[in-house]
Amino acid sequence: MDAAGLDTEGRDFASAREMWKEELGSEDCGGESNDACRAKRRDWYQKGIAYWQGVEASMDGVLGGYGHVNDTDVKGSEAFLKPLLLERFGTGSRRLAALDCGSGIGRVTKNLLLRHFNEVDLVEPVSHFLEAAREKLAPEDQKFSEHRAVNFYCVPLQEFMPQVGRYDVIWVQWCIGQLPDDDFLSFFKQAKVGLKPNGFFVVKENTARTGFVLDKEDNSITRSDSYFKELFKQCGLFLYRTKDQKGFPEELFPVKMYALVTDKPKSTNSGKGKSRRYKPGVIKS
Ligand SMILES: C[S@@+](CC[C@H](N)C(=O)[O-])C[C@H]1O[C@@H](n2cnc3c(N)ncnc32)[C@H](O)[C@@H]1O
Repeated sequence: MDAAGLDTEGRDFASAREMWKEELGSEDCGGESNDACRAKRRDWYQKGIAYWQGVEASMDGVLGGYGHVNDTDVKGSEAFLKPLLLERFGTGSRRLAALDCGSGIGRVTKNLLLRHFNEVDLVEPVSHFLEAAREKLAPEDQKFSEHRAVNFYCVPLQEFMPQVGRYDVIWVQWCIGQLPDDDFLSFFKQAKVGLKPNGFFVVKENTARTGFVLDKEDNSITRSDSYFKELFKQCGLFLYRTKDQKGFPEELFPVKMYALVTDKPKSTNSGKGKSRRYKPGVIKS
């Protein structure tokens, strides 16, 4: 987090601390102690939401014109998720529940989560995305289906409080970059209470080669692998497994998947990735 970074308008920052200070106010704003800091944080989130409100509720919309990567993305996620489900929950008849964070139009829920979980809840702050998800995923005739989307929460992650002990997996894909570091930490600390015993998080996100890249268009930050790992540590989360997504177009940011648990694993296979060439990403967050 001490590494230097840049924004999409070509500005360099000596550290993330310097960038956050500028975006969110002075360091003694901790705990939002004054109106100026509160206003800056409100502006940060409003710009992000305004960006997504102007985006069409479609696969191409939520994937920044890269709707065609959906199949590769889902295959990569499935190959990561399936062995984890077996290891953590066995082959028993446990009914599984997942939470899809920053779900957009429900792409991940529809193509991945509903195949493995009996119940999936979605949390997404942009109402026209969530309505599109609801229309597609919760038709009347699915009410008694064995695999169904149940709750649709129209709330941003920084304000979301999960039901205690409801989820086996909390899936966070291409959305956590909307949250500044302090809200990132609060979100995961709170969301932990939503996990069942043996439950885990999956974070699937773009990664910067070093430091960070601040996107000035939608107010999101792409963090490096070491930046993510430092934040996970501060959240009290342990890295259980990590894997690089393969097969995406070269011009996109490298994408990594992280499985995170709340108790120290006995042995970890952190699957150290190769260092990757930095390319500016197109899929936001
Ligand atoms: C790149 S899209 C990804 C959508 C979905 N996760 C997927 O992979 O298809 C980013 C999503 O993050 C949502 N988002 C923006 N700000 C957010 C916030 N503060 N909390 C949660 N989600 C947010 C956007 O509305 C959008 O649906």
